[in-house]
Amino acid sequence: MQKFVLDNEDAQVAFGRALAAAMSFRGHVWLEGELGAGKTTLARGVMRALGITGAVKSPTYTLVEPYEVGAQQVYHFDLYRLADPEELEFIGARDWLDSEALCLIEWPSQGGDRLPTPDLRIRLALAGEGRHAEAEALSPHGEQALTQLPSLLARLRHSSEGGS
Ligand SMILES: Nc1ncnc2c1ncn2[C@@H]1O[C@H](COP(=O)(O)OP(=O)(O)OP(=O)(O)O)[C@@H](O)[C@H]1O
Repeated sequence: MQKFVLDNEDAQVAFGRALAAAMSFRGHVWLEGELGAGKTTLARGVMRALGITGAVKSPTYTLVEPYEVGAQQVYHFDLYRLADPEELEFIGARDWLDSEALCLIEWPSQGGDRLPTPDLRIRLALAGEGRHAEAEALSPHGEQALTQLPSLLARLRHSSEGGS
């Protein structure tokens, strides 16, 4: 388990960028946290790492939004409005969940036992003006990503401050 302090929105986006790199754009990441905890802002950072510069909105009504740049794919799930875990099968989510893509899953508790164990579980919480993130690895791929995450994040922060 590792804890990260994310003081502002930029730090939240940087965390998402570092996460995408650490995961090498594959595997499953659960994003947990109450409304406004910063899940979608973190997801925006992942899409920035993918090269998407436009708006990134949580797919609250469509449940999943696919992103693809070159050979890299990200599926962004928001299961907040999933009425029944079985609905995942009806909407064809199994193919996306079983793919080689990076799957970011907001509100994974709504998926019940229809979701596989993730590689990383990230719990976000409000902390003063900023947010805290607790990341827990649940697979070897997740372990490896979690080892790399702090240095990738430090490098991003350093470069955004004008360092090389
Ligand atoms: N680390 C941070 N520090 C300060 N503000 C942040 C941080 N991360 C995100 N925010 C701000 O918090 C607000 C909510 O963020 P966001 O929409 O990402 O939350 P969410 O968890 O996806 O919420 P919901 O579940 O309602 O979709 C936004 O205004 C965003 O700019």
